[in-house]
Amino acid sequence: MSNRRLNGERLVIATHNAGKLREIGALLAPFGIECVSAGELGLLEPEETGTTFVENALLKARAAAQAAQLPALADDSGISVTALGGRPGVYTADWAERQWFEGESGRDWFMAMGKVEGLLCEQGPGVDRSCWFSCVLAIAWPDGEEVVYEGRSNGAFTWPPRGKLGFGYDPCFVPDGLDQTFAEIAPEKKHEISHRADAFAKLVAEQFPG
Ligand SMILES: O=c1nc[nH]c2c1ncn2[C@H]1C[C@H](O)[C@@H](COP(=O)(O)OP(=O)(O)OP(=O)(O)O)O1
Ligand SMILES: [Mg+2]
Repeated sequence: MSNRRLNGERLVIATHNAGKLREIGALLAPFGIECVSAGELGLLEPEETGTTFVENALLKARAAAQAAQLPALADDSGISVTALGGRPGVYTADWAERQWFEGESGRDWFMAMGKVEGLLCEQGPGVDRSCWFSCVLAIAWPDGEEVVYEGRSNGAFTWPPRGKLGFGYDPCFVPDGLDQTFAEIAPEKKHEISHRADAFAKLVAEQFPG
């Protein structure tokens, strides 16, 4: 890994997830970086064949940097549940199968959250509900240099889901120190405590010092 820094070039946000794109856009906004999304550039979604968040984040960033010939930022993230031995982890998105809603393809988050809850319930009423979100942000440059930043947010898996904000598993995640889920708190508040914000703070310290 290098100490390579972004230097005024346009940055590709290598995600096809609208919720992530919104959050990364908000986190980057204060730094005046000109961004373009993978969707706007018509980039294909690479297959996520890695077995770790780092491998998948790097694979997505590299694919976009090569295709666009610009530096690219990718995010690989997921929720890990202690009582499930860290599952779904890297496979968090896969647990939410793609479905068609009102003519649009999207992931079925409610079904995925229900699957986690079902497995927890099998372990009885006193089950440990602790869990954590992980986020790895990777930047790759077209010349092959790359950097990664890792973040984490600890909490508990709650049922039933609550709240309409955020995306993905947010309605079932109560961060440590709060009573509300990530889907019930304002985006600005999520950006103070989320796994993505934690990784982003490390990115900012190195990429935009001072
Ligand atoms: O803050 C979050 N709040 C709720 N759920 C979250 C969060 N962060 C990640 N997650 C869940 C949903 C996401 O789909 C999966 C990551 O899977 P992951 O492969 O990294 O993302 P993705 O396939 O949705 O988009 P893409 O790969 O194009 O960036 O973990
Ligand atoms: Mg993905």
